[in-house]
Amino acid sequence: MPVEELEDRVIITDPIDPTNTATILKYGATVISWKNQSQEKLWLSEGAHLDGSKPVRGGIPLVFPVFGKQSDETHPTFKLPQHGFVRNSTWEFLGQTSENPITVQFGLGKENVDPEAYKLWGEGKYDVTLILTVSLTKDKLVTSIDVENTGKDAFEFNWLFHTYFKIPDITDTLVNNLIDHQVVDKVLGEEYVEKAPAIGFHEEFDRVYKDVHEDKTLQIIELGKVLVNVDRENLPDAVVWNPWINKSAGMADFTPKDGWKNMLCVEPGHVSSMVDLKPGAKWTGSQILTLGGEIKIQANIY
Ligand SMILES: O=P(O)(O)OC[C@H]1O[C@H](O)[C@H](O)[C@@H](O)[C@@H]1O
Repeated sequence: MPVEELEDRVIITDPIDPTNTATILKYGATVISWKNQSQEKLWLSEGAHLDGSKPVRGGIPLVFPVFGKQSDETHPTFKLPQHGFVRNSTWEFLGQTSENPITVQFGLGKENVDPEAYKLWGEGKYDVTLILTVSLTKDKLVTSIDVENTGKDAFEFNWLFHTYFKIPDITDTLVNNLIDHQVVDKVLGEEYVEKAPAIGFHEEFDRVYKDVHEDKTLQIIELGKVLVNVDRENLPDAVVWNPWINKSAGMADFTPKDGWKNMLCVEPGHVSSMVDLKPGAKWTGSQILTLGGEIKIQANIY
């Protein structure tokens, strides 16, 4: 069956090769598994809550309308808890929209969100409709988000696909093509220009790369082999995160405790600035994940 709907999740299967599957939890419309030839490509904590009691630790949580927790509570979006309210709301399964590539959609409106949480966003005056489209082919997983302002007031928002990749060993892993981009380093509390042609990992890592041109493919490379290519449409920023030892120890839902060795978040988003959406307007952003292929080196020519 190419699309199987269970009570809490939807499983999609590539009609050409049934060893390629993706599982989307209705809670948060979180993709919790992407298997290619039966091999899992996303990292999911063993301690992740999948029962709707907490945002999922792993997979692809969705971040909207605010990234992080802002201290300036004067902005209508900044009273919200860390990463907003869509990762902890239950989305509606809208059904299948294509057979090949197998594609499904999930929707979220004000009525699906806890009213108390919604009130923290501009006193609850905004109306928004979000549609998540998930599409799977042989070596690709594409997630696209449509944000439509269905209310009378303009609003501003951040969007982020908070993607957790499963990797064999973080110390053997590089991410390339971020050279010469402005970066906010949240660990050092500094902003500078990235000078490494490929970044490596040997301690806690939490950086927001800004305005990375869409033509840049971010490749996760392990021992000279491309694991995955991360491409983006309309998502100018990229967050790269690994909590390392101490931060993982402090997260109750992060298990096993040495799980940081086998995960890396590369997160396409619109987070260093906000999208301003007028009433009736629509905005779309996509994350395109493609497995394997050649190493591609791209300098900052823009
Ligand atoms: O623990 P969470 O709310 O899921 O956030 C997990 C992480 O998300 C992003 O990657 C941020 O850059 C990190 O600073 C944050 O720790």
